[in-house]
Amino acid sequence: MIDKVRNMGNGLHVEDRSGKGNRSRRRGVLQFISSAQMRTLDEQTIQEIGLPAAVLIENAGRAIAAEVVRFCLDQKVHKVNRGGQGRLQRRIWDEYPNGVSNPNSLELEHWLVLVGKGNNGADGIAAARYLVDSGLCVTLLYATSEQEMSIETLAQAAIAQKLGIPSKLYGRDDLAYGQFTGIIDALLGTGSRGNPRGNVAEMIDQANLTGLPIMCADIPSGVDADTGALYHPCIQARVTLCLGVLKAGLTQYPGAHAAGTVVVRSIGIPAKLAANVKPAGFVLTDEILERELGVDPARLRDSDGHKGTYGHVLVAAGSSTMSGAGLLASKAALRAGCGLATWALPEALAPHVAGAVPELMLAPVGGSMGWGAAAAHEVLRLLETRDVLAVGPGLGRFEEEGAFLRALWEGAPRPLVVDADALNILAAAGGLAAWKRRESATILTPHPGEMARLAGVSTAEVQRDRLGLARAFALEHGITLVLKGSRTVVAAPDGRIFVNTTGTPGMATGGAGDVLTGIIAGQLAQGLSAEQAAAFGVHLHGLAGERAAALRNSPASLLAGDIIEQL
Ligand SMILES: NC(=O)C1=CN([C@@H]2O[C@H](COP(=O)(O)OP(=O)(O)OC[C@H]3O[C@@H](n4cnc5c(N)ncnc54)[C@H](OP(=O)(O)O)[C@@H]3O)[C@@H](O)[C@H]2O)[C@H](O)CC1
Ligand SMILES: [K+]
Repeated sequence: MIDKVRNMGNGLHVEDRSGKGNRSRRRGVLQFISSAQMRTLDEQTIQEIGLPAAVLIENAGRAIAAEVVRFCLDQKVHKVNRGGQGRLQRRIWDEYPNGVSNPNSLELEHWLVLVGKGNNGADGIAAARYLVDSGLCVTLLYATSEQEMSIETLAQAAIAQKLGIPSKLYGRDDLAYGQFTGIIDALLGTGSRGNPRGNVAEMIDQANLTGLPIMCADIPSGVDADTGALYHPCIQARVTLCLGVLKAGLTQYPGAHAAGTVVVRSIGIPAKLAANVKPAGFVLTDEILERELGVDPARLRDSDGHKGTYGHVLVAAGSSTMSGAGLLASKAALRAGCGLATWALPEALAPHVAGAVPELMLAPVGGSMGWGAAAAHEVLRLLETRDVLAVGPGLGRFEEEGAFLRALWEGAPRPLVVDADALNILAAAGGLAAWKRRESATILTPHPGEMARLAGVSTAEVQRDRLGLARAFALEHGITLVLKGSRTVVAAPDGRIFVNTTGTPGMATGGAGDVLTGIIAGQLAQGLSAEQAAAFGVHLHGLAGERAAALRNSPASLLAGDIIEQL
């Protein structure tokens, strides 16, 4: 069963605890929902099914405590390879110089639970009980007095009091943070609104200042559960134990960064109920590619196929100062599996790149004028015998650029991938609202800056709600959108959203976007639909980037061309 999404570097990593998983693949069915959907699910479970809130809270508390114990054990011991014989031996960390006879002992752990007034706080108190029973020392720190607590939180506080679990009220009782080894953040959950206020804000600030490992109940207090945007202040966690279903905001930065490792655990919400909820989106895994998108991640080929079976990509790209962009996109299309690729390029450029990729056909266009309205008509003629058009990488800006792109947009009766300079031309020419809706599949692949220009907002606004903006844009304009950046979002025109989990920070390098354009076009040529090609394309692009980075001494030295070689 897949139950863990690990945040390593810039990647959202799905971890397979069955032990059968292949590390280079992402497996499992991972869907995410909004905080409103989660609240509805909680309410339905409680009111319609009759499973009491206290049961869900009990399950949540037990799950949080189990993760704290796992975390403590992972911290206390590490595995060393003894004598090169491949045997793993547990060794106690140096912080226990006098020796603790049982390396699994938790008696030196003292965790502080920050308790908010809502049901998130109730989860934290329930977790405290299980931790005490596991042998840890626990102190509860309440943000509010009992009068302000929710019914469930009040009930949990009463139980904890009867069990003699030490507690303090923030602001009234003294507290020395130095005595603690870790903190559970149970201040705010899905009921959180806006910047944390009052005691809650002070407790978040102080918790961060301690430098202690923080484990969050459900979401980090201060993260917007729907967008991943940060309020101020916001908990910076080591682990977030997400309850029931993954929350959308934990899939996107900066929320994902604040959350640390994200673990999703069941709290007893019946699967039958959960299945009725339309997910806000999916994390791209092999299973999601297969089940939701109908893509075969193994990329199997017909035994009687020939180059014509796998389609012909036409790339319109490049200029005298950016000749590599067209080469990268075209070569990536070939490596992505299309049968043939032709690069339409300015005539003056052709002699300089001839033979650079022997498998590639060159089609010089535009005569001495280079790109322009006349070149567009030549590209359209070439497209008559090709299956897909990718336009944009390295085009530069030029006279008649609007007329050039509009001719392709309106005249290309084939799937179209629009990237890079073509996106800026599109934005400068009034954006999609001013252009006819195309009948054939259309994929736009903007990075956040290009997206900002297309949507007429600032880059910061794009990044504040990548999921929401991508979905709204794709729905409104009837196109498939690939909003690039760490955790690339693929939004289909039917409102479905997919978040990519593959990739490495090393891929932040010139030309990586051109490679992605080629890969997506290559998938389209093989008959995939726009959303299939976009989702599978970003997934493959990231996997290839990870493999390429692993072959180098540092991910920082990754080149876009290396990604192509690992497809
Ligand atoms: N719903 C259930 O029965 C279950 C929920 N689970 C857990 O509970 C939370 C959601 O619980 P909820 O009580 O809805 O919300 P919170 O715990 O997040 O608390 C919200 C209260 O906090 C106040 N608030 C809201 N925003 C802020 C802020 N920015 N600063 C300070 N305080 C804030 C607000 O009160 P106000 O009076 O100030 O409006 C809210 O009342 C969920 O995440 C789970 O952890 C269980 O797991 C299962 C059952
Ligand atoms: K929390």
